[in-house]
Amino acid sequence: MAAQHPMMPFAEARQRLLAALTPCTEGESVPLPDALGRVLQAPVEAPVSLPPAANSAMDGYALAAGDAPAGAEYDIRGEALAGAPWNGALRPGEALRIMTGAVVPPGADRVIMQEQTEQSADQRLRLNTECPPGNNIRPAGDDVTAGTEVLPAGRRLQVTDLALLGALGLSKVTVVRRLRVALLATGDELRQAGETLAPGDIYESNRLAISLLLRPLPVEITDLGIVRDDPTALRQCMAGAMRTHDLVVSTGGVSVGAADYTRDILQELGDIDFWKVAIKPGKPVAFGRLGKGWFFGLPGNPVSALVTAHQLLVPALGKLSGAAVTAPLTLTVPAAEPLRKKPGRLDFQRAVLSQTVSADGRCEHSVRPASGQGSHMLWSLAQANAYAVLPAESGDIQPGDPVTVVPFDPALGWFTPTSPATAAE
Ligand SMILES: Nc1nc2c(c(=O)[nH]1)N[C@H]1C(S)=C(S)[C@@H](COP(=O)(O)OP(=O)(O)OC[C@H]3O[C@@H](n4cnc5c(N)ncnc54)[C@H](O)[C@@H]3O)O[C@H]1N2
Ligand code: MOO
Repeated sequence: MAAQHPMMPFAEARQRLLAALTPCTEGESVPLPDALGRVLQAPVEAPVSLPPAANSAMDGYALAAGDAPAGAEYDIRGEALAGAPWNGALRPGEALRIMTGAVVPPGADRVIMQEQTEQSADQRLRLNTECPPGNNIRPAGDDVTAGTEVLPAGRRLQVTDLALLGALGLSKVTVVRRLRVALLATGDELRQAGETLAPGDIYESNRLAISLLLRPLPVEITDLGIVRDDPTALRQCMAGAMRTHDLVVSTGGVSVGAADYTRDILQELGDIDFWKVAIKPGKPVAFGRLGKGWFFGLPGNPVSALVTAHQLLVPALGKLSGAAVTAPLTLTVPAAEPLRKKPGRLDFQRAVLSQTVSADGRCEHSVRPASGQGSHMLWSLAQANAYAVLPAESGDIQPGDPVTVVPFDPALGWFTPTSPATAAE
């Protein structure tokens, strides 16, 4: 019989794995449309200024005027459109018809929008209101000056970053290559959808869940399927996968049962750093070296597998890909109902975070537990929109007690259902 094995505190396990992993340094150049979610290998410097030249923010008139009070009149010299500049310079007392985005000519120091002007009988421009210097002019380099570092190495590229790089005229960017991740599930009871269940069988869901969780990350997943509870088959599968992958992820068989071989084989082929972590769900979770790469032995229970993947595997992939690993957005809100907890492990309880709007327009939040907390209960996970993170030493939480809440991360496909906001009467 296996003796009690000490559990490592969650913060220590996370810190140990982040310290152990070294970022991949191999880069590749990819077109911007393929770079979403990828990690920048080197900083990007702006090749041009944005905007490249001073231009108008409005359809109206560029003015050359030391002073432009209401009632002032100007001669209109010509017209400038975006993409069709006016080749000349304005002298005092002169104006140029100008469209939004058109280059402001030399001599002009302000633009008045056309709604604030009229034309006199002799076709001169008259101002209906005063126009201050600099009005409606977007100076060259207003947003970005050429040569500035706009994005640092390690940045995980988001839509807004790529919009910026597109505006800077870049068509490609150098990113860290995708990490090669092998994924397998172990268990004689596991069947694929479409197969008939014999007594004791269940449908396998961990590979689907984990591969979808990892899909937005810069990874390339090899699905190694379901491996039987047979040490020879498992050893062969792991030994093959470790040769060609940066990371091998398994689910199941990591506990102390008669058919739990994962840990022994990881021990034999690699070097286990930790195996038991003081979190709930997900206590049996193995991490360590496997050949030139790494492994995660996630627990078989579906909620434990997803929570440990979210809390340990996702940050590990961030570190391996060279991305800055940041702490999640955390709120402290009162409990609306009791949350049951035994002291000992850090709980990531499935919870529902609600928001109401009071009559005076203030947002108020509260949290309640989702229907069930068993590590086999996927439906309650599907009904949750946040984790209630309860410290290891904590016991039961009473209504009104402050609770640390981490909303699910939409970027990872953990969409936060919008909670019904109670509109003020
Ligand atoms: N004596 C002890 N027993 C258990 C302990 C313990 O400390 N001492 N820990 C429990 C905890 S906590 C967890 S979590 C589980 C994890 O066990 P394993 O990783 O060995 O997982 P399995 O035994 O293979 O499976 C657990 C459970 O999950 C189902 N399962 C497995 N894989 C899948 C899959 N791919 N898709 C869907 N469902 C899956 C499996 O049928 C079992 O019901 O150990 C406890 N036991
Ligand atoms: O660690 Mo397990 O997930 O509590 O059942």
